[in-house]
Amino acid sequence: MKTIGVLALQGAFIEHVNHIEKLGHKAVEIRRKEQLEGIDGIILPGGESTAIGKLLVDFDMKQALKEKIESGFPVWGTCAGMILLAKKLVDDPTVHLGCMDITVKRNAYGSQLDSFITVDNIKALDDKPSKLVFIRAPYIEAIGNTAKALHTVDENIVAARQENMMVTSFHPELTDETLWLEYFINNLVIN
Ligand SMILES: NC(=O)CC[C@H](N)C(=O)O
Repeated sequence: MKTIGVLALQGAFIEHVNHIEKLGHKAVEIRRKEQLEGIDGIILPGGESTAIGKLLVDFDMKQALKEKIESGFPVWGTCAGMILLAKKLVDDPTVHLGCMDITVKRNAYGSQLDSFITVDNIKALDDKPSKLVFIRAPYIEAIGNTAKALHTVDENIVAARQENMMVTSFHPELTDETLWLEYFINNLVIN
């Protein structure tokens, strides 16, 4: 059994907690930097990246979390979590944690396609079908040499991995599937 932290400052953290427990692991809601010591990996949830980024500073967690991730700590960022991890945002000088070699476009699907769901077979998940839920989602516009795409939708990268870090534009925690969480635990947390 692993202990997985979920950053719980804002956004869709409770859904991740429920999925972690459904798989028989222990989930911890993380609100203080001291809590980072007792966990095997962390999920940065969807929500509003500007708000979460500000709260990371206000709660004095930003530097500790950044250093931990840069020293190899397993992390999965969903949606806003992807924005937090990116080294660069499109047309935006903001950098939050800035750990992952990706350039991310926020609200990339514009207003008409603000939110949509698609079902795709995912190579990284042994070609299993997965329901991908996009909510005012970002995508990866450019990816560095050290990161690799795990999935694309209409040629846009919506999931990627770089060593101890993975990101998804969509929200698996809002479905009843745990495939992406299993991928995170089996490939990044247990290695
Ligand atoms: N569902 C989400 O996490 C949306 C992310 C949000 N649009 C942002 O820029 O922070």
